[in-house]
Amino acid sequence: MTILKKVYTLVFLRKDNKILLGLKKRGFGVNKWNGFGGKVEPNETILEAAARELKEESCVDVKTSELQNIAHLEFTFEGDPTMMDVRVFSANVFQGEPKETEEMIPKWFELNAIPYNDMWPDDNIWFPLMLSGKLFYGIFNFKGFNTILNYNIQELESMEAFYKIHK
Ligand SMILES: CNc1ncnc2c1ncn2[C@@H]1O[C@H](COP(=O)(O)OP(=O)(O)OP(=O)(O)O)[C@@H](O)[C@H]1O
Repeated sequence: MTILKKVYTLVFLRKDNKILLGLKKRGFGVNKWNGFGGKVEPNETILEAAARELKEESCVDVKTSELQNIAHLEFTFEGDPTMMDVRVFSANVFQGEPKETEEMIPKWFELNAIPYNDMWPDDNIWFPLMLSGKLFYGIFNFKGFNTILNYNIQELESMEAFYKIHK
C-alpha cells in the first residue's frame, strides 16, 4: 500500500535538436543517464526546486519562468510504501554551459542516439512522448530497480487541468 508521497523534479534542457542528460555519479540511479533533479525541499516551490537542482547538478542557470511542465510521473517499488511523484520540465532558454559536478557528468545527446540501455527502464516508454511534444501522466510500478511490473500512460490536454483534479 502506498502511504507516503515524495515530490521530485526532473529537468531536460534542449538545444539544436539535442537533449542534455547527466550520468549520475552517486546515490539513487547511479551510473544511469537522466535529466537533472531531486527532492523538493519544504521551503521552496516545485519550480524553485527544479531550477536549484539543475544548477547544483549541471551548473546551468534557468529562470523558473522558462521551465515548462510537460509531464507528471509516479513511481512505486514493490514492498516500499513511498511513491515518487516526479514533476518533469523542459527548457530551451538557459544560461551557462553544463559542467561536471559532484553528482553528474552532463552530455548533449542527439535525439536519435539516446542511451536507453543505460537509463531507467521507464525512460524508453515515455521519452518518445516527450520528444514529440506531448503532455502526459504516467504511473510505473517496479519490482526492484530493473523490472516494470505494470504501467499506464495517459496523454493530457494541459498540465493545469490535470493538477486541478489530481492533488
Ligand atoms: C524509477 N524511474 C525513474 N525514471 C526516471 N527518473 C527517475 C526515476 N526515479 C527517480 N528519478 C529521478 O531521479 C532523480 C533522483 O533524485 P535524487 O538524487 O534521489 O534526489 P536528491 O538530489 O534530492 O537526493 P540526495 O540529495 O542525493 O538525497 C530525480 O530527478 C527523480 O526525478
